[in-house]
Amino acid sequence: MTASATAALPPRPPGLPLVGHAPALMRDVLGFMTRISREYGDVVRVGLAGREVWVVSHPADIETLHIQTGRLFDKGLQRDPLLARLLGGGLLVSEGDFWLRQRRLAQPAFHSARIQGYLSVMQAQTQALCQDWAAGGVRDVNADLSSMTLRIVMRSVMGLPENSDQVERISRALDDALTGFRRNYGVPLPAGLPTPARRQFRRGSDDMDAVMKQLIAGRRAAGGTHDDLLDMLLSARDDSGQPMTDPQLLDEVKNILLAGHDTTASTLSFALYLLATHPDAEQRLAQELSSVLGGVTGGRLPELGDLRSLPFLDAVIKETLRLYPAAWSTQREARQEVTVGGYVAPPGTLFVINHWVTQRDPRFFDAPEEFRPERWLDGLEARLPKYAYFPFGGGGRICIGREFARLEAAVALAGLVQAFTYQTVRPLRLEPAISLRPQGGLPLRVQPRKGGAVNG
Ligand code: HEM
Repeated sequence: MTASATAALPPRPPGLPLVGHAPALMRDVLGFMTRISREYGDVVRVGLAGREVWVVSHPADIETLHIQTGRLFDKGLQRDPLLARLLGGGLLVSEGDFWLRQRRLAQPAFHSARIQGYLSVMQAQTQALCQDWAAGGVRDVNADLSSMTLRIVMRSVMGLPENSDQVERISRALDDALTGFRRNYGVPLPAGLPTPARRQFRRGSDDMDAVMKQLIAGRRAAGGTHDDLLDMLLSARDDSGQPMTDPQLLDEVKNILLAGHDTTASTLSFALYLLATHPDAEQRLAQELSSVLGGVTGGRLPELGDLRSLPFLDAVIKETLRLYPAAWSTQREARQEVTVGGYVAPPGTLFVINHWVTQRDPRFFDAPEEFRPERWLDGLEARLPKYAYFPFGGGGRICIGREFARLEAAVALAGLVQAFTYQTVRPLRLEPAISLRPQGGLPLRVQPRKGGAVNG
């Protein structure tokens, strides 16, 4: 909380009757949120699809919202009919004791030791993508990376066999669900109206359910142990000795998949785009990789022990997550009357936390719009106010897959930069859906790097 409480309400920029700020949000949600936060302050009221939300952008208030989740705030996502359909009662959206129980059940699959075991899957999939790109040419790198990260999470966390043909189907289903969700975002029409966007969303969600149900049934029928998240969830018992029901299992599996693949794929795509447009940074990264991992033919992918010798690689990933946070916006809902940013908010107030706005705030970052990975090399993270940079959230609801994501991003980016150089084909367009991703894919010209291939 940044100031003592006042009786006044936060400022509300002028909007249209009935639809409020929905048209501005639909046109350019990132630009609109940035503009109102810079012009109107750290807490701003916005009218969104019949509901008012408070947009919060000061780190001190963001900290309150994160560390008090479960006490003063809920996530409040289960009310959204589309999210409820897509994610059910899984980890991303569940609340209270139920969430805590599920989080404890899933946590062991994300312990450091376990993550290390996933490294070989990450390396193998990176090598497979390098082979796929070996001929060079223009590739939709986001589509390819999305397929790669989906394979990684499906194989490592869900134990999907190497030869499964389900990945493409899940990928299409997810794409429909996410695109339908984005097209519906902020649309001020009655929830039950079957618009084309909602039909697309429904088609994707239904298909995803169908594939996941098959996966779970197959695993139940096969028996045996696979030592992965699906096993842990299947064998988990609650206090009264009951296993998870199939619908609960389905929800958890979908949540991990949804949270765990598009986010990392987008982060990697944004990193490649930023490197393609910043040759100095690209050169510096290539040199670091070459000196640690061997740059000429025979260069290898990083092992865990290499990562601390690759500070610029880490800085590139950090800076990418600052400028293009895959989780670009999160929300919380007040359980009771609370004070945020000096304003008293009634119970039920919905708060939007905008990573994009705060991580580009000139109060905390020099030249905030510029890609400068080197800013992270001199201990900046420790000097920043808490929650000025929070790509994985914080508090009890911090991203369960953050170590997984960091390792995956480091291994894949190292391999893809050792093996290729990249050129842009058109400017980057953004799609702020559930996660932030390149709109319409990300075409880049991919060219094998002379003497630097990693092709296993
Ligand atoms: C660059 C990649 C990623 C980013 C930027 C990211 C970001 C986030 C953020 C900000 C949250 C907190 C949301 C909130 O506070 O409301 C979150 C939660 C979560 N993430 Fe990630 N994530 C990434 C990758 C992953 C991966 C790889 C997995 C799993 C394999 C994963 C699984 C989850 C789950 C299950 C939650 C909900 C946790 C809970 O509420 O208990 N994420 N993520």
